Amino acid sequence: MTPHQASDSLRELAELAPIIPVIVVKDIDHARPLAEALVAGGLPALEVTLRTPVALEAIRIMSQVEGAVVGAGTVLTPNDVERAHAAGATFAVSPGSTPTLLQACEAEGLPILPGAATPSEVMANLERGYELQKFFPAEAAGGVPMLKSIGGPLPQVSFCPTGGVSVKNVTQYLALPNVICCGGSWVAPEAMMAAGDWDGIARLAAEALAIARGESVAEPA
Ligand SMILES: O=C(O)C(=O)C[C@H](O)[C@H](O)COP(=O)(O)O
Repeated sequence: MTPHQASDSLRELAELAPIIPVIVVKDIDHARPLAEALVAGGLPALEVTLRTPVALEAIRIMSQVEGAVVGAGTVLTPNDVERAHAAGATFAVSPGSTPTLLQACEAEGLPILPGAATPSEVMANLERGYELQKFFPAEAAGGVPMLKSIGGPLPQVSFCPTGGVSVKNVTQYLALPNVICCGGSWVAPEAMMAAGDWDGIARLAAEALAIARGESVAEPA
């Protein structure tokens, strides 16, 4: 898979929904109901971070949920790429990027959203052919003003900002011409998962989607 094809494939993913939930699964029993809740709330593209021992199994289970499109996050090494792909991940996301990691994704045929936080990192990814990149850590690396500035000399690169994105700032990010979607963990909070509040998570997802689309959010009855 070429970098250009990978970017095209992730652009299609971003068309499913403007927000990609970033998920940390600690209890494997949460995998299915969480994926069902997020899909029900209108957020079907799911990034499961490889940060817990059950992450690969969670990818396997969530991939079977109707409507869910599941990828792996925190993909750092060629080994991560192979294991995530074998578990059923259809895309990979990384906080940064290295030639070794990108080469592994290209060889494996797993589209990757490579991370970047500075103009030089964005240029290195672009030089290789990645026109769609993750801007991470979005808020800490300069947020909306930084992305606006990068868009001046590098308008051909689009971004999925992640890291510190929430209901408070998601509309500002999405209003930028070089942002096509945002990632964030706020739609899958650990406390609600631990409490098994799947309806609450579905509502949170629906609310996030409405805000991202610029619709007014109805007060709960
Ligand atoms: O795991 C990765 O691949 C990452 O790059 C990090 C995640 O995208 C952020 O941890 C999400 O940030 P928050 O929404 O602020 O919680």
